[in-house]
Amino acid sequence: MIKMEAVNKSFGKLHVLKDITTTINDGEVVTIIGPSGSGKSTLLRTINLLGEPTTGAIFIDEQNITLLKEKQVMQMRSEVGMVFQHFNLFPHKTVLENITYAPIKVRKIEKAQAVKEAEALLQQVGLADKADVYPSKLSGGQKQRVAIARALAMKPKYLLFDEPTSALDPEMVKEVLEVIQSLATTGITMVIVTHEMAFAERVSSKIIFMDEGKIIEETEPSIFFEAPQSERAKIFLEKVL
Ligand SMILES: Nc1ncnc2c1ncn2[C@@H]1O[C@H](COP(=O)(O)OP(=O)(O)OP(=O)(O)O)[C@@H](O)[C@H]1O
Repeated sequence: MIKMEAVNKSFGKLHVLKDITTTINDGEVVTIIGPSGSGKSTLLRTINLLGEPTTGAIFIDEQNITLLKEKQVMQMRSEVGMVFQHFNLFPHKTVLENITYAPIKVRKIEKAQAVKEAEALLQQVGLADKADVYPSKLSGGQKQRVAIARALAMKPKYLLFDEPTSALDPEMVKEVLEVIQSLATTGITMVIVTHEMAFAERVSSKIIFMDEGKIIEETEPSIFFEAPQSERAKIFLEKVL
């Protein structure tokens, strides 16, 4: 379970997250949506302390992670995987090496085992034939599927997605969303920042709608998309749907 309690985040004078309190239960797929600049990515990045909150507490499985020492933060991050907008693959490693690197280094498993697991993950994301290729030879959609396989290779309990399709050409969005959607049925807890509304409606157990640094609505997708409660959500949906 991920729990945020009265989380605030400022960048200098800019107050970006305002008193965020929410709980994400195990097995949930939560999508964070809202206007550009409303604080969605900032919120997501506080969950694994890539951005530290200015005030407030974040609990992962009852542990207040804002109190962790650096080494413990590393351990926590191996349980909270992240997929970034711009893939962040190692350019000088092959696809297979990108996926096996952290399991060997951090999970400390044998190379042969890491390779076996990586091959299974590549199969799962539809890239079994790309193991020995370098990232520069892949399309954006393929790169993002490798990034998802790499995150899964750490066997995280939680997986965070920061606008995973925003950097892709339109024709590659679908293949990545399909992979994420197939993960949603595996029971892994996921938090996804996205501008893909149809996907959010399809895949989420809960929608968090943000505006100006606050959570305005937090509800199941059928209610949010069909009968939003707040004026701000209504205006937002009129613009994007
Ligand atoms: N590292 C930073 N330093 C200073 N300001 C930042 C930083 N990161 C984000 N911000 C500011 O915080 C606000 C919220 O940004 P954030 O990226 O969280 O919004 P978002 O809702 O994810 O937007 P988008 O949908 O456009 O990605 C913006 O005004 C942004 O400029």
